[in-house]
Amino acid sequence: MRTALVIGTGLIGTSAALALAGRGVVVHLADHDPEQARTAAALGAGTDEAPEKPVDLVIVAAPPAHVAATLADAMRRGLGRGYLDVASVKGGPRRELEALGLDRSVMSTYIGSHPMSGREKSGPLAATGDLFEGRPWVLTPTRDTDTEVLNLALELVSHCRAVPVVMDADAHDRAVALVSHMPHLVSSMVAARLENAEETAVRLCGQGIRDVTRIAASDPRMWIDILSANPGPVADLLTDVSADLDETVRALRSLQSSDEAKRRAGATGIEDVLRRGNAGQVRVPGKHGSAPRTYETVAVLIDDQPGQLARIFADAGLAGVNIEDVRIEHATGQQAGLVQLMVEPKEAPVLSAALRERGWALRQ
Ligand SMILES: NC(=O)c1ccc[n+]([C@@H]2O[C@H](COP(=O)([O-])OP(=O)(O)OC[C@H]3O[C@@H](n4cnc5c(N)ncnc54)[C@H](O)[C@@H]3O)[C@@H](O)[C@H]2O)c1
Ligand SMILES: O=C(O)C(=O)C[C@]1(C(=O)O)C=C[C@@H](O)C=C1
Repeated sequence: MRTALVIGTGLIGTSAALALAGRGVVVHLADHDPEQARTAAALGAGTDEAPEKPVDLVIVAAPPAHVAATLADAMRRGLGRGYLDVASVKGGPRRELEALGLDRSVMSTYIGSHPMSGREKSGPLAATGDLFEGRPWVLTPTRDTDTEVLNLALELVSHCRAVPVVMDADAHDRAVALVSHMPHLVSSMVAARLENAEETAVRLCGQGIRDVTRIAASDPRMWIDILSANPGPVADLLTDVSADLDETVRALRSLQSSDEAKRRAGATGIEDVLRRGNAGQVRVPGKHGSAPRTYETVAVLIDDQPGQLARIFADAGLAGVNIEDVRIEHATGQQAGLVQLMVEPKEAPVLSAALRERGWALRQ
């Protein structure tokens, strides 16, 4: 791929553009808000000048409700050899596009896709060129999809260092209802409990609630679009969650009883939901879609100052240790944070010794 046009230069469009530009692709940037395209260009994601001739791949990264119309407009104007969108839902946008009456030959130049990576923040300033690294990127070709267009999509995924996964559009929508849409709503519901909570309680927030509520900070307008295009599968899953909630409330009420037998039954009910949670959690894939791995954690106390993380990573690099994952906890009211570096178990003592030697404060 030599040239691309990204339409919709928010978080996802600009992140893809940064990755492509970093691989030498000439990227043109467009947005219905020209300021967003200018910002993306200033970040090094490409040029906000329109292409003079058709590009190899047009990437539509607008909100789901605008995807079909934006694609159809680009196709009618002949802006590219291939067309791809990145919307979080796949069945609805494809059916909307089909209903717009484009020729079959033009439709064969379109492929629906969805990178399974994002953030709770929107806009080009939240974008990073490595957003998709190691993450699944779903492609939904049909029998009619042009092979050349499928190859362009695979090239995009490869430039973004993501992992291609081919799926049927409706199967994709059922799957993301389970792993993204239902969890998003549950996160919002947990976070909503905090809205009117006492400040004395809220200031105790630790890592657990941060993990569970991070995505509740996302833009509601985008999520209304996403959920409007996938309501049935999400409602079915929430019905199951609701049954678990009813059972759990019943079990907790039994735990309040003065009757020993009832309390035992309550504890069994709670244990059941916790154990089923364990069984589901271990199925969450690790980095690069591989089976989850057990890493060892090296915890380092850092000052909340610019450049600290970069220094730790550089020191780990000098020690020849690969950091597999990283988490940062900020202590409330303190100018310090705890960085947890996840490494292969055999690397943990090597990293600990190297960091200690370079003056870092390690914690258990
Ligand atoms: N946010 C995520 O975590 C995530 C992850 C994967 C896929 N997606 C999908 O990627 C797409 C973009 O999401 P985002 O998070 O980058 O949103 P965003 O709000 O950061 O960016 C969307 C951009 O599209 C522009 N836009 C809106 N309507 C447009 C139109 N008609 N024509 C051209 N540009 C238009 C907006 O001005 C904005 O700059 C959505 O379809 C979303 O479902 C999002
Ligand atoms: O990690 C996040 O912040 C996300 O919102 C990512 C996430 C997800 O649920 O995994 C959200 C929606 C997208 O369609 C794809 C990815």
